[in-house]
Amino acid sequence: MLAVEEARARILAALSPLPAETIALAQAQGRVLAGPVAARLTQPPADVSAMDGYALRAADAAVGVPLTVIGAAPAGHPYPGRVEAGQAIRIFTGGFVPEGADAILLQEDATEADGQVTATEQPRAGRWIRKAGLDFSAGERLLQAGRPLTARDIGLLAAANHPWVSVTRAPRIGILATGDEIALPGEPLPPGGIVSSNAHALAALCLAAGAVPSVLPIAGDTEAAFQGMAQAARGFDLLVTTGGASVGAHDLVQSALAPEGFERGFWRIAMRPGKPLIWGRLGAVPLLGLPGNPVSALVCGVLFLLPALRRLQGRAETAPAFQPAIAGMDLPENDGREDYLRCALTRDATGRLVATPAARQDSSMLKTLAHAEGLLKRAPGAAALPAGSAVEVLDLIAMGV
Ligand SMILES: Nc1nc2c(c(=O)[nH]1)N[C@H]1C(S)=C(S)[C@@H](COP(=O)(O)OP(=O)(O)OC[C@H]3O[C@@H](n4cnc5c(N)ncnc54)[C@H](O)[C@@H]3O)O[C@H]1N2
Ligand code: MOO
Repeated sequence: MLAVEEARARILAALSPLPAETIALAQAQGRVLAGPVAARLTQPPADVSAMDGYALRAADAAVGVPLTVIGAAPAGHPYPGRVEAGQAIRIFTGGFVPEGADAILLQEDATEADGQVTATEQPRAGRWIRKAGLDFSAGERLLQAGRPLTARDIGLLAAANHPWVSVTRAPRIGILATGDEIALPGEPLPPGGIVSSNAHALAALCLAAGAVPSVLPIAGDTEAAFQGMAQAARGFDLLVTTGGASVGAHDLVQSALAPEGFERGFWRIAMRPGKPLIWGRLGAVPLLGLPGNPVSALVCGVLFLLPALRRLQGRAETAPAFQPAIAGMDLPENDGREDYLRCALTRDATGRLVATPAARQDSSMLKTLAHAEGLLKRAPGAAALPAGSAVEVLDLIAMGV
């Protein structure tokens, strides 16, 4: 069976970033920059005052000596003239420092009467002046390609005068749950049936990762049902199936899709939960076949689907970000499958992250997954570890999963 790392590398190698599209900056939160972005202007565009007060020449502003106020420079209304010796300009935060002035006298440090201002504190040259280009200069590269845009980035791009932004197209993901026994939530449940949690959970995972999921109608356990869905899947950037991945008589994903042009990349990985993972191609559409067990489907979603979505979006970082933690209890030795244990994450008195696995780890138990805060990774063949040993975890809360 294929190692987890190798499986992920093969998935990522088979995918490339989607083409770029131009969208309004206001809609760009979470979208991934398709190329680097440079400033379209210099910010601030000129020397500006950082405070409300008076712009003047530090050299001739002594405490107690009145200066003549010859005009005003509020933000957005530059004073057109020059400040000469013995003169001052009333200025406000963001106002352009007029020619000739080299200091700002804070209004708290001044008294004004009859058109004259007198300093009560000596102003210093350069004080309270933001130089032109303090933040950035026209042409300067502000953000790199592959960056998912945050509120901070959007503020920066707006300041740099970008109403539009070029981002990779959001991946369109088809989600196909399979099995005669399952029905979507709210639909009539067949006798012996179970409600499909996988499709909705995976759709939510896609949405949170910036993709556009479409939940397809459930494909029953017949080849015809599958093949109908295969036709419907042609326009997706990635088709994700759940169920029908294992070895049972009804595990149809691969057999039913073979006549539709399914080409297998790999099947089965050394992982728990998630052993029967399928990777391949349905014609031009990459296909990720997740196991039916709900925890297996979602854990594989975190470990394989999320990196795939990042690759499709051109994200620089694709691998899951593991963090160091310590085991909150003794851990038994592991078998040959890389194991992902649902765990609580807490902090000990010294601030270290402590991962304590749930007592039962059956891959049908979704409540344990929903209540967990992390996944504790155990390497294949790992020896038994006492509580307090170093381990690696994925922080599901931090990942927004
Ligand atoms: N003889 C063997 N049996 C199984 C093996 C094996 O190696 N040999 N592997 C086991 C492992 S590990 C897993 S994981 C499961 C995965 O099997 P499938 O992907 O074929 O999944 P199904 O058989 O279709 O369903 C398994 C289980 O999950 C439920 N299910 C299916 N779809 C959904 C859905 N959309 N939402 C919620 N739950 C779903 C389904 O009802 C079954 O209970 O196979 C083991 N068996
Ligand atoms: O991999 Mo299955 O996912 O062990 O339950």
